[in-house]
Amino acid sequence: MSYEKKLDALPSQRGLFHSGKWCPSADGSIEEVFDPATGSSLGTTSIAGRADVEAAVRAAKAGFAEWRRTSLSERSGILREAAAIIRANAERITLTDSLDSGGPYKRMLKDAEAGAATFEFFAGLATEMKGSTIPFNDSSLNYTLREPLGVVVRINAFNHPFLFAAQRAAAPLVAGNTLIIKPPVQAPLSSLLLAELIGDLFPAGVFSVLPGGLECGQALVEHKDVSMVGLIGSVETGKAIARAAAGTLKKLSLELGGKNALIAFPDADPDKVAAAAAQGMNFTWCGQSCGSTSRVFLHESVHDEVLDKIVGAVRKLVPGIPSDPETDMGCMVNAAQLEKTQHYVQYGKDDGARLVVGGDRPKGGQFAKGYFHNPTVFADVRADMRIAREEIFGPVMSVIKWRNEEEMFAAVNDSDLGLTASIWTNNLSNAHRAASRVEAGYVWVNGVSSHFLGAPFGGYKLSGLGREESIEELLACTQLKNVNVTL
Ligand SMILES: NC(=O)c1ccc[n+]([C@@H]2O[C@H](COP(=O)([O-])OP(=O)(O)OC[C@H]3O[C@@H](n4cnc5c(N)ncnc54)[C@H](O)[C@@H]3O)[C@@H](O)[C@H]2O)c1
Repeated sequence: MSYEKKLDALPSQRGLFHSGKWCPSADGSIEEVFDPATGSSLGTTSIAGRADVEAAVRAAKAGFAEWRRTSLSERSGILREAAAIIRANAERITLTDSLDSGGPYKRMLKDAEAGAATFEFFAGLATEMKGSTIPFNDSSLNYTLREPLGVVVRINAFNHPFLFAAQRAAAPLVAGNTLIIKPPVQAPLSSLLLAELIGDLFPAGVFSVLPGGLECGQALVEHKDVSMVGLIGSVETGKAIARAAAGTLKKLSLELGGKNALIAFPDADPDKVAAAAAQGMNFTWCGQSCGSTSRVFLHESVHDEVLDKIVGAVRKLVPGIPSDPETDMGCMVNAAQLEKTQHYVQYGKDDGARLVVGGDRPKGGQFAKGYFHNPTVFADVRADMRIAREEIFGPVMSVIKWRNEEEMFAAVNDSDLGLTASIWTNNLSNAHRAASRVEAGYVWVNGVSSHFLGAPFGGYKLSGLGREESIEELLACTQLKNVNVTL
């Protein structure tokens, strides 16, 4: 397919979607959007400011009165309809994300599927928003009800733009809340496409998408009529939002950064560990994934063999144009992410780590205008080096050799972050001991990367607050009311 033909996939609506219709921003602000692989313009979007936030929240508050009284089966039915529409448009959605975010088409097709599956999952789970009865005495009936919160805002990161927009929309909506999505500034187009595809299914004000930057995000977080904010973003943004939300004591859900460990025990299969390390680093989207296992702790008895195999696997990964259906590894979302990666490669060298593969940008005409970086692996990394401590959000893996289990766990847990961990062993007691010792919210034993719909996803420590993708996410979108009836 020609590049011009691919552009047909992009959303035709580029305004703000709120109050049940497409609107320009109140002050006429627009911003140009670029393909990070080619530098080509993908057109413009409106940028929401405070006045637009005000109008969107007013409409969402008005829409809440109707939506909360819409029957659960009707709300679930609309979510199922949305899922079918997403599935039917999966190729268009994926092409849009691959042009806008730099994630490769082939590997991002599953984001559209996961978005649709989540709509269906929460549509089915809706009747689990149950209350309970509390025994007291014969002359009273005491029970609890779960009620929606009101206006919920979701602020999203750039690495899986469509996935986050769709996945995190389902629970608040089925629970009876109205929803405003703020897409990432770097890649807003697939969220607009979502509004184009499913916006009309909902009564006015129930589902809104406001592309915008800091002003829009801050105005949403500070607004007194917004009851809950869910963020997928960095720790610094999470802290800023928590501070700003304190003024109105909003409920928060924060899915933040990770500096996650993969741990290989001496008995682990070297081939499987190497393949998992390459996969878990998420080189596909240039390491731009919160769950990436960017610290690989290899026991000294398997270290050299696994490292060789990791290098072999990584050498096969060649960056390519993200919207090309054959590409396995895309490019970074913008110049800032590329520069950040380059700085960390330099820190790794300066701190004495051994660069074993990558560390540079791919050569060739097709890479000249894009933010491409080769997959990179450092060995002989010490746990105190910057590349082992800080989230790079780039394609840089740190391999650390260990021999003493206590020291290894101390190093794994010596981090302010605690999102995921991946443990490789065939010994049952190693597996359970390690799963219990790691300070992380989402642990794989002999696995990596996968998410399991229904399993609570979220982090320990500064990696976040709350759990998503599960009943916990649904219940977090409700508030509990106790009713005591004197008989
Ligand atoms: N835990 C998870 O599930 C998860 C998933 C993906 C990404 N992330 C994290 O996201 C980060 C990368 O994404 P990013 O660079 O887009 O993050 P970011 O924190 O810079 O931005 C995230 C979103 O917050 C908005 N924002 C920024 N400052 C704000 C403020 N003060 N008030 C309101 N909104 C504000 C941005 O416009 C954007 O939409 C990484 O740290 C990554 O680990 C976490």
